[in-house]
Amino acid sequence: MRIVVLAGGIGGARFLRGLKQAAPDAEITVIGNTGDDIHLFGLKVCPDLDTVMYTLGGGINEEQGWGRRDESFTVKEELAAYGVGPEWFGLGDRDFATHIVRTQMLGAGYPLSAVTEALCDRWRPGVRLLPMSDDRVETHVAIEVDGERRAVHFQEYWVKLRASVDALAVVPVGAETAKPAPGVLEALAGADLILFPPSNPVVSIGTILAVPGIREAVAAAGAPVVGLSPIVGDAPVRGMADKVLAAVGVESTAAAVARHYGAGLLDGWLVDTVDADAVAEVEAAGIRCRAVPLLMTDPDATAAMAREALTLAEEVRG
Ligand SMILES: O=c1nc2n(C[C@H](O)[C@H](O)[C@H](O)CO)c3cc(O)ccc3cc-2c(=O)[nH]1
Repeated sequence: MRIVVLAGGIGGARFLRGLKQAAPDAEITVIGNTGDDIHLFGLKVCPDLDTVMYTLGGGINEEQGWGRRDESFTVKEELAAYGVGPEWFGLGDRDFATHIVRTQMLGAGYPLSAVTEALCDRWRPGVRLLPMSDDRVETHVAIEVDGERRAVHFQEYWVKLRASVDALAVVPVGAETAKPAPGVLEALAGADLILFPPSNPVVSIGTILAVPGIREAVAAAGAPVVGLSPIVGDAPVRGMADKVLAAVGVESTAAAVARHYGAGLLDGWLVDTVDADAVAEVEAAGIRCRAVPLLMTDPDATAAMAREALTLAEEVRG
């Protein structure tokens, strides 16, 4: 079975671990968000691609959900000693090697998709990991500080500011001229199932869908499209998705996110059991809906969620 998953960072990566357990024989292609990418110290950092690669490859810092386990920060400390920032983005010594290899290969002319394939040769994540695009897309967030509006890089908003101020707008800069990476449209056209994991609907899945051609390919796919709500009990399970949902005028509920994606994209939507009262609203929007446990408390719970998504997909396939 060919499954395509549009994934962001931590939530998407954790879900993929459960999906691999639930469907060990499936051929999984991950279309990874690159809007979180940031250039630091002359290096290109791809947080969402690395989180998927490290999580499925066994190198992730499990508590954080990002970065490497058994990490040290000597290079970061030395950079700070030179007064070279930013200090708010925690790049570890092992992680630096990934960004050095990536930047070296990009400098040699390899596209990001080829670089990602090369990095995955080491990590063997057990899925095909494609960036959404080989072109540069960087999400910026419009904020207002001391009466003055300005745009900050998503990572500055997310990590330095901890989303402590309202996001007035979220803009995936460059998306409008970006092209889907090689293999992305083909994977969507050939999929037996397309999944939206509990990733951030705005800055992760929304950014992937903002690349011209991808939303259309998902909508046109003959395969069922099934999503899992990242919002449980009117709050994000993790992260600060509510802050960016507000920026696009979507309330932080499981039903509102389903309606945000729309029946044109989604065929099925899983909400958590605490949101069972949302099922009727989602079904009224033309999207098949089921209430099941959605907390990824451990790999078995996540595998159970993935199995529920596979079951709903078969119901939808009809
Ligand atoms: O909250 C943080 N998130 C950090 N993240 C997470 C990152 O902001 C998020 O993974 C995504 O961009 C949102 O999904 C990192 C991810 C990397 O790949 C590399 C370094 C970092 C560093 C931080 C950090 O210092 N603090």
